[in-house]
Amino acid sequence: MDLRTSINLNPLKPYHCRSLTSLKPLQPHHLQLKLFKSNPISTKLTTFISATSMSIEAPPKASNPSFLDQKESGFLRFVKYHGLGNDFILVDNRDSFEPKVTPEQAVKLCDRNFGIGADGVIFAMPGINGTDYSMRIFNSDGSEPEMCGNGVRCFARFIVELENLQGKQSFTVHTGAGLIVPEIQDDGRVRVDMGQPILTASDVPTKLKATKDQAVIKAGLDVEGVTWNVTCVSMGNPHCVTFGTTQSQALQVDNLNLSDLGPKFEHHEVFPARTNTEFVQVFSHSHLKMRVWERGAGATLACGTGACAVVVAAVLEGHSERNCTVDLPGGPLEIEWREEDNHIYMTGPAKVVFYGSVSL
Ligand SMILES: N[C@H](CCC[C@H](N)C(=O)O)C(=O)O
Repeated sequence: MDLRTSINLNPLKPYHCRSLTSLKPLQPHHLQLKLFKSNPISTKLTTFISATSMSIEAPPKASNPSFLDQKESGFLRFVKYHGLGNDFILVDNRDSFEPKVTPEQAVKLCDRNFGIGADGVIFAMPGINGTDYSMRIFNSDGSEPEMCGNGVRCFARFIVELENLQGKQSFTVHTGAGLIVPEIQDDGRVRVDMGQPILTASDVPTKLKATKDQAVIKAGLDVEGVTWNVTCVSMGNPHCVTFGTTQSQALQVDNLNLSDLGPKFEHHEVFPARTNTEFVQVFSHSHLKMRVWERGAGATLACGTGACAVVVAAVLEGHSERNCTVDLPGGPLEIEWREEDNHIYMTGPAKVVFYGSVSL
C-alpha cells in the first residue's frame, strides 16, 4: 500500500492503535507527506516536511470537489473525517453501488500503524427508492454494520463538499437502518433524524428473555459470574446498554477496563449478531456519561447510535428525561427521543481531518 497524504489536520488526538500482524509494514519511503498550507486544490506550494515538526492549519474553507474528481490511476482519493473522535475514511462512491474498497482492504486502511487509521470506511453511494443518497460502512474489522450515527454526520458534511452546497441543507439517505435524514445546522453541526428505536428482543437481536412488552429492559446478563443489568435497543444496529451490576447500580465508567469487558459483551452468546455495548453513568435527569465498546471496532471515542440507544434505555429504566446531553470521551452529543413521532434526533459535529489518496 502506498499512502500519500495531503495533511490539513488539527493535532490528532491520541488514538488506540490496533496491531494487525497480517499486514506488510509500510517502508518509510512509502509515506509521502504533503502539507497544504491552504485549500489543497489551489495550492501550488507544497512543503515536504520532516515528521518531527508540523505546524498545521485547518483548511480556510472546505475543499471544492476537484480534489476528489482528480483521478490518479490506481489511487483511491479519500477524505478523513471525525465525529467526536470516531473517525472515518470517506469515499465518493456516487457512481456505483459496488464499494470501491473491499472489506479486507478496509481492515488495512483502518489500521492505525500500517494504514490511514480509522474506525471505519464510509461510502457515499447513489440513492435507492427515491432517496438522495445511500450510505454503506465497513467497520475496522471488515464487518458491515447497518448504520453509524457519527458516520452519517460526517457523510452529510462530505456531501456538502462534494456537491459544493452552502448553508442549511438536508438529505434523505438510505441505510441498513432504513431512511435517515441528516440536516446541516446554521452552526455547522449536523442534526440527524435517526428514526425509531427497535425494542422487540428478537429484532435487536438478542436471545435474552423479554422483561416488558417483548422488550429487554433492565434484565440480568451474566458475564463471567457478574450479573449486569442491561437494556437492549436496536438503532438498526444492536446495542446493549448497562447502568451497572446487581452489586453496584451506579457505574463509575472511567474505572472500567473496556478492553477486558467489551469483548465479553460483544461476543456473548445472547447476541447472535454480536453487539455494541454502552456503559453509562447518570449525572442528572438530562445529563449522562458513557463509554462504548463497539462491535467490530473496539473502544471508540464516540458512538452516535450508541448515544441514542443510551437515552432510550435511560428513559425506559427511569434514569432520565427524553432530552439529554450525553458525554462521550470525544465530546458531547445532544439526543432527543421525541414523544410525538417516537423518532430519535441526534445533534453533533463532524469535522474534516485531512485529504489523501492511497494505492489499494
Ligand atoms: N460499530 C458499529 C457501527 C458504527 C456505530 C458507531 N460508530 C456510531 O457512531 O453509531 C456496529 O457494528 O454496529
